[in-house]
Formats: sequence, C-alpha cells, structure tokens
Amino acid sequence: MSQSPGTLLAALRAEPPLVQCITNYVAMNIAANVLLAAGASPAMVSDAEEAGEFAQIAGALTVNIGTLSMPFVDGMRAAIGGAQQAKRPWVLDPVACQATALRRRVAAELVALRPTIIRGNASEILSLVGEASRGQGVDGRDAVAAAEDGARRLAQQTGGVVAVTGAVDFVTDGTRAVRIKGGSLWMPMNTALGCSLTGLCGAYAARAADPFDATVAALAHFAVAGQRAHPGAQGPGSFAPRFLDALHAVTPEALDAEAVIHSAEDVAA
Ligand SMILES: Nc1ncnc2c1ncn2[C@@H]1O[C@H](COP(=O)(O)OP(=O)(O)OP(=O)(O)O)[C@@H](O)[C@H]1O
Ligand SMILES: Cc1ncsc1CCO
Ligand SMILES: [Mg+2]
Repeated sequence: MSQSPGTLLAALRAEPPLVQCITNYVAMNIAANVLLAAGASPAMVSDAEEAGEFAQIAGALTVNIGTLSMPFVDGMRAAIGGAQQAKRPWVLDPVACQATALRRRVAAELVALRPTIIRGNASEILSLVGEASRGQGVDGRDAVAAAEDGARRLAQQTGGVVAVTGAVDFVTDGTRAVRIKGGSLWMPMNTALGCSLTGLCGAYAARAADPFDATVAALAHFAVAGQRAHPGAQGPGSFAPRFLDALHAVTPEALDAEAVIHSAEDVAA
C-alpha cells in the first residue's frame, strides 16, 4: 500500500528527520534552507573522520559530487559505510558525471554501492548508463524522455529508485514508474535547486516505508511549490524567495490535491 505525498509530508513535519548532506559548495546554503523550509533538519557533515559516525545518527544521507575533490570522496565512502551499517537510506546526486574522467570514475564507484535513490538531470542519467550525453557541465541538455529507458535499467541494476528531473520528472524503481508535472521555468535558472531536491529526497526517505514513495513525494513537493511560486515572480531572482515560502506553506492536503502524478508504466519495455 503506497503512501501519498501528503501523508509523507505530514510524517516529515511531525518528526523532522536529520538529513546528512555531503553536497557541493554552491548548494550548501541553498539546500539547507530548502530542507528547513520543507520541514527537515539538514546537517552538512562531510569530513571522513566524522562522516561515517554521523551517518549512523542521521535519518538519511545524501551524497553529491558537484564540487568534487578527493577529501570529499573519502568523506562519501566513510558516510556511505556508516549509512549502510545503520541501514539508513542514502541518495546519490551524480552532478556533471558525464564531464570528466574523475567524475565518471567516482560516479561509477558510488553507483556500484547501490544507492537507495539516484536523482539527476537527464544528461547525468544517460551518462550513468553509458549513453551519449549532451550535458554542459552541471546543466542538463537532454530531454527527460530520452533518459527514461536508461533510468529503468539503472534502477534494475542498483535495486534502487532512479529519478530524472526536468520539465516533466520521471521516477522508477525498475518496475513502477510515474511522471510528475509542475514546477517553473525559473527553477533551472536557480543554481543548486536539483542538489536541494536530492536533499529533500533524503528527508522523505527517512520517513517513508518505500523509497519510491519518498522520491515521488519529494519531487511532487518541489513541483507544487514551483508552480505556486511562479505567477508572482518576475524572473529567477524574485522566484527564489517565493519558492522557499511555497515549500513551507504547502500543507499535506494541498500537496495531495495539487500534485500532478501520472503512471508511466504504459511505456515499460
Ligand atoms: N523546464 C522546467 N520546467 C519546470 N520545472 C523544471 C524545469 N527544469 C527543471 N525543473 C525542476 O527543477 C528542479 C531541479 O531539477 P533540474 O533537472 O534542473 O536539476 P539539476 O540539473 O540537477 O540542477 P542543479 O544541478 O543546478 O542543482 C526539479 O524539481 C525539476 O522538476
Ligand atoms: C554550479 C555548480 N558547479 C558545481 S556544482 C554546482 C551547483 C549546481 O549543480
Ligand atoms: Mg544537478
């Protein structure tokens, strides 16, 4: 029996989960504010000496390779080990994994550790499954639809959930699949909103029985908040504070009423 986004939002707000975020320098502040606005409790803890220990007290771990360096990688390895030992969900954001040999290598190592959830843009997901990617650095340049089959294969390979975000988001666990509509054209013009969404996937995963439901809820929360924030905004700058306010203002009832989620199982191979 699946849990609706609103049900999970109520659970998250009733008991804000501690989410350990190993994220990039660009996203640190934005992602922390997004998690607080949504109702979670973020902590940016990444040094290898403490990251594994912290993962055992956190409700979930998120790992993002946006501003990659070897100290970050050591922290990621330690944290993932701690999360796995404590049986906590962990989420991978393979930022710009198509761009360099280092990113391809680290992303492949992390995928092999079987993340509970992988969330990326279409260009990143295509690269993870060895397909041609038109990504330009951290910016996705491929259509979500082009990465759907690859996302299904990736989910079957890891045994986890894969989310591809863009104009219409796609979520699959290799068997089930949905598309989520909403959001705003200003979202890809706000840096690190994808990284922040990865953090929110972790927050929901800490409270959900099923990581697929958690991922759908996080993406639906973003889609509804983005859609609500859009009309009052003149551009990416005025959108940003409205979006944070909307993440906070949306109630569990409104989330279930306004989320546009359609089954995508019709196109399964
Ligand atoms: N054209 C669009 N219209 C509506 N919403 C969008 C659009 N593009 C992206 N989004 C939304 O923006 C959010 C971030 O997704 P996106 O695919 O831009 O992540 P990303 O490329 O990893 O971002 P970043 O690396 O900058 O953090 C998601 O909630 C997604 O649904
Ligand atoms: C702009 C940027 N550069 C590395 S990570 C990041 C944040 C968006 O992914
Ligand atoms: Mg990204």
